[in-house]
Amino acid sequence: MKHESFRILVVDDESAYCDSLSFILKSEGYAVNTTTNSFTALELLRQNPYHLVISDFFMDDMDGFELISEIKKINADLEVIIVTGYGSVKHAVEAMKKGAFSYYIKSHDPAELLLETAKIKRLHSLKEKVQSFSESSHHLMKSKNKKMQQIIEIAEKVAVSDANVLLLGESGVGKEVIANYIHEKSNRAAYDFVPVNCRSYSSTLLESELFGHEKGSYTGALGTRIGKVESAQHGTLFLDEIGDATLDTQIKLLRVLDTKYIERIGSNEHINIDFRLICATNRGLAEQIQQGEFREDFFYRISTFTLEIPPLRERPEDIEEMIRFLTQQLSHRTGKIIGDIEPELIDYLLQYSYQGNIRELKNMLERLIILSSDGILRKKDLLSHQNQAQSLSMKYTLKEVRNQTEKDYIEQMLRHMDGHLSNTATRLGITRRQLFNKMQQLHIQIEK
Ligand SMILES: Nc1ncnc2c1ncn2[C@@H]1O[C@H](COP(=O)(O)OP(=O)(O)OP(=O)(O)O)[C@@H](O)[C@H]1O
Repeated sequence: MKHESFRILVVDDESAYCDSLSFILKSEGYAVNTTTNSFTALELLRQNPYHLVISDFFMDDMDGFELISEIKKINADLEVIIVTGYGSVKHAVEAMKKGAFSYYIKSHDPAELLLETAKIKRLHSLKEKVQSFSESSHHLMKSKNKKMQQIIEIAEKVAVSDANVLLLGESGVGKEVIANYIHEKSNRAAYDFVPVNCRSYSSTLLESELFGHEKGSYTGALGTRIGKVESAQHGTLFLDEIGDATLDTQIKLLRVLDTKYIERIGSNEHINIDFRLICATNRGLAEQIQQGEFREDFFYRISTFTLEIPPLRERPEDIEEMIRFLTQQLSHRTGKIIGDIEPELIDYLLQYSYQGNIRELKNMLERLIILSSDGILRKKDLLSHQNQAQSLSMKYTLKEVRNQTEKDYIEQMLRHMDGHLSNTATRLGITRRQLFNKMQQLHIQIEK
């Protein structure tokens, strides 16, 4: 079940052949649909996102050339593998000139087809990575601060090793960003970076999230599900808030690190895995070890290298560049051109004590960009937002003020947690259900 997000459409007018290809591909975990009709195939491709079409060359209703040309009209990026017999290889080669990725000879070992399919999947995820890299934001990975410079330098050195890394630091300092940076600089960069926030799940759910489960292995396990450890195959698993993993989960993770295999919950099958582990926490693990909440052997196993990221207020020499960098990044994302930042605002932001670190600075800038009507970021907008919040209390009943304050705070926390509901609920000290109820009652929507 390694490839379930990769969707394949098999087109062949022999339904028995469709079934056997579908069986082989599904057993590798691909999501597969089949059809014996080219027109239905095109309709399916128009309506659903597919990544690959595996099609017979000679269909009753359309030949391979025509089909490829129609497929490419629907989605030029959709790859096609032509299935053919020995006698028609010439046509298949011709089809490749017209845009097919490759061809597969029907009588050959299906392993060949699986190899081609895996190649296309790899290419597809590389394309996605390049796309998200250019869309998202590269992060600001330079610093004028000595301590931060050392951290970036060590991160780059550690990246090329396979050592486990533990990242420490307050919330919002950029631990996940650094974990991602280590992944991108490593030999595993072509594979996935898989983040899991251990705080967002109960212990049972966390284990199922990490190791996956078989259908029916516990109440609510409606289907087989692959876990995040398995999804990180050859890549990097990032366990955020590792201090929240229970002792039981720590033992299981330790065993996985030692044996290099996992068993999905409800299964005895060993699945070999190979991944790099990066953990992060903003809690004092030493204290947790003393209190018996964190296993010492697990701690040593995950912290071959430990990097402590300083809070933003301890690297004031970086704040101005970070402001300019984030402003550019956010204005690009919001489509709003920001030409200038008032010097008074810069002064204010340089002296501000960021309890929420880079995340808080980013949120303040985002608000200022939204409020700016002429492309200039101004200090008064920041202050008027704060004053506005204060003046509300002079006009309303106590209940209304309470509701408004709660609403503002929940909205702020949601922004702070990048819209992540479970994390927001945890930080607010309520359950997800209670958060949902509050959001409904106070008409709160998650900002996109
Ligand atoms: N070097 C950087 N350049 C640009 N943006 C950054 C940088 N570091 C962090 N950020 C931004 O700050 C926000 C918080 O970063 P991140 O999630 O990595 O912090 P964290 O330390 O993992 O927080 P938490 O402990 O709450 O999970 C994100 O929106 C991220 O994009």
